[in-house]
Amino acid sequence: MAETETAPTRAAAPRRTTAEAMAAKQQEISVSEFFAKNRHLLGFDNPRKALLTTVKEAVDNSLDACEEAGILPEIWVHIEPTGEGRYKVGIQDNGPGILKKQIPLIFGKLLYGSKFHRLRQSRGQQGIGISAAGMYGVQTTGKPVKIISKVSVRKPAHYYEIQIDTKRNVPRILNGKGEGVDIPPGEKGAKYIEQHGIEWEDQPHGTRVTIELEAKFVRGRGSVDEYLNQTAIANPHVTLHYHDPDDYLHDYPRSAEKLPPESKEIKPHPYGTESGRLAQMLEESEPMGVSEFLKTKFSRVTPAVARKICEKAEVSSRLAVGKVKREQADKIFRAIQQTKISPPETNCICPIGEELLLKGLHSVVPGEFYTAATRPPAVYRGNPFQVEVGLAYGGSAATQNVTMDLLQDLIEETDTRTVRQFLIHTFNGLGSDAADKIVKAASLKTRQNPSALKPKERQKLFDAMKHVNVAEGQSMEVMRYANRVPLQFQQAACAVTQTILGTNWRGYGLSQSRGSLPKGPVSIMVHIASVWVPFTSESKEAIAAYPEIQKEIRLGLQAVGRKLGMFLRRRLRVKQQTDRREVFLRYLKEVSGAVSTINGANQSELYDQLVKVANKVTADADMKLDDRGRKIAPEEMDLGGSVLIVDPTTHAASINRASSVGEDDEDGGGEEE
Ligand SMILES: Nc1ncnc2c1ncn2[C@@H]1O[C@H](COP(=O)(O)OP(=O)(O)OP(=O)(O)O)[C@@H](O)[C@H]1O
Repeated sequence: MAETETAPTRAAAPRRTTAEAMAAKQQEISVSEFFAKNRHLLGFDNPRKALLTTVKEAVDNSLDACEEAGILPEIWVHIEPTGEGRYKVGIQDNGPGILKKQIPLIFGKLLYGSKFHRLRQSRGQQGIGISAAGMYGVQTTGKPVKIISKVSVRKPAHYYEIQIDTKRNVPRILNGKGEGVDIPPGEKGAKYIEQHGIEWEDQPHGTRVTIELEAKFVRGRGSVDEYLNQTAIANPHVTLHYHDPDDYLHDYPRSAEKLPPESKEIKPHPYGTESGRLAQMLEESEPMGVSEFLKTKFSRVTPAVARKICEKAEVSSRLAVGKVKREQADKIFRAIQQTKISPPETNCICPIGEELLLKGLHSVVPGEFYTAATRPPAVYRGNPFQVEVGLAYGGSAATQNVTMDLLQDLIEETDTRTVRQFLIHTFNGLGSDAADKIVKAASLKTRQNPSALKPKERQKLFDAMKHVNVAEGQSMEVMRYANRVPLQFQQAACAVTQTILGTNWRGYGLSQSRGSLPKGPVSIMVHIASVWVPFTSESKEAIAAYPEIQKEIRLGLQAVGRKLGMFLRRRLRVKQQTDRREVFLRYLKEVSGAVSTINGANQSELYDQLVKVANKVTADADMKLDDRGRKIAPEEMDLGGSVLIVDPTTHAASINRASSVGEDDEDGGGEEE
């Protein structure tokens, strides 16, 4: 029955296409075309993120180039509106500059860079970033990418206007008859730069890239402001000048005069190599014997290790690499897994360090207790990496510290649509529950627009912010970093967030419901430094959950968690004993009176003695901690190193806002320390 039904249908089905017709449509896809269509993979999902990604790619490149050249980085970021939904972004550094012939390739060809083929801790690794930003700019505005770069004060600067040819993934140079322009050094060049309206901060060497793109400028979470702020925390050796679209100037002067130690390039470790990759390396290698190949192309392969691998794989150690057959390559691969090889060198990783972590956190995050832990280096898939965790706890909430004037300014500046959004985006660490509470206490409508608030309503909002205890509903604020670069998106997909969620914070004195972030006025910063950071996608927003990495994150979180727990327990004990003492003292007058009536003892002497006893049994109420968390006499109780305890009332609040340098200078604000 079934046969009679299906057979005629199959026969009758008309051929839709033929192999020949399909072949006519099959063609190579250029990498630029692919990413132009899939630009979300590179972080250009929407105009708001496109702006951030562009700034980020250029600033990360500048930092990498300066550090590699041993130059203390100074970076200028200028974002300027040029029309409805359009911005011009200019980023300049004082780095080593780029050679003339390299400029078009770097900015006009996807997958071209110096970092992909090496294992070395750096921010960039793929060779897509800046050319993709340029491509997005050209696609959305038609304006070419402009680059000016100078390698020395005596040599000419090179100026290029470039478009990427997406069909062929090659640069198209638009100025100087397709050759770019050389700008002579000295006066003559300065004049040329001025006459042609080329933007350039006068520096002996460096690079400036200008991209015009369709974008949206916002403040708060996931913004350029947040990225630069967090970059300043993790890179205290950098000076940043930020000229924002509202013409505010923000300066982040460097707080450390020393560059981080130079990160070393290492060779791949045999354990991190896959079988196919090994076969390819053998094929591409210059002529040599297998043993020599293993010793020179990999790290940690000593002559004895190479001999063992060859013996296990049953290949002669002198067999020429060109003659190794695929089965032999597989055998060598398996032999590697069975041979004991010491783990890769780990001194190629440069962590931020506990001291600078504490300094960075303290200068930006309000709180009363800070602690940091730098874990020893570890290895995943043959790649060395190192995890660092910083934690800030407590302090009065930013919402309670604002003045009415500041609140008025913040309301004027914001582009959020509701009061609730305004509160969440402006005040770091304020969760949605707390924002709801404030809106409710101020008797405002949930969807009320902040800029439409009448003076009376602003006053009500201000009063509510002062009085609502926001710490209750507040969730932990998580800051993630990879090779000193803040990661602002895809929080849920990241190994860092997953490990934080999987940690039992109740054991450290915080409340936490299953599967969610702990509650309380607490911020966590997790930094992963590696020669190759395993991101979950090309847009480099989340770290893949390798078990080795998760384990290190967990141990780091536990180290800071334990110290937080000790601090909170100690603080709780002080409070309990203070309450207990108050109760004792309240009744001692009556007790001493009653006793003296019974046995005729001197009441005041008795009272003094009872007070002494009460104070003794509640001695912990007098416990004072110094700024390292050590208990000051009578008895030492050490919280260990890497702890900072400050008086929260003197700490500036952390508010996301723009403030011009001029304004800060006037009222003596600006830098805290
Ligand atoms: N400001 C700069 N100064 C000097 N060299 C630079 C600068 N910007 C980029 N480069 C060079 O251009 C290369 C390509 O940069 P690009 O942003 O495309 O990729 P990347 O930084 O290598 O990797 P990723 O795609 O992960 O960001 C870099 O590897 C670097 O060698």
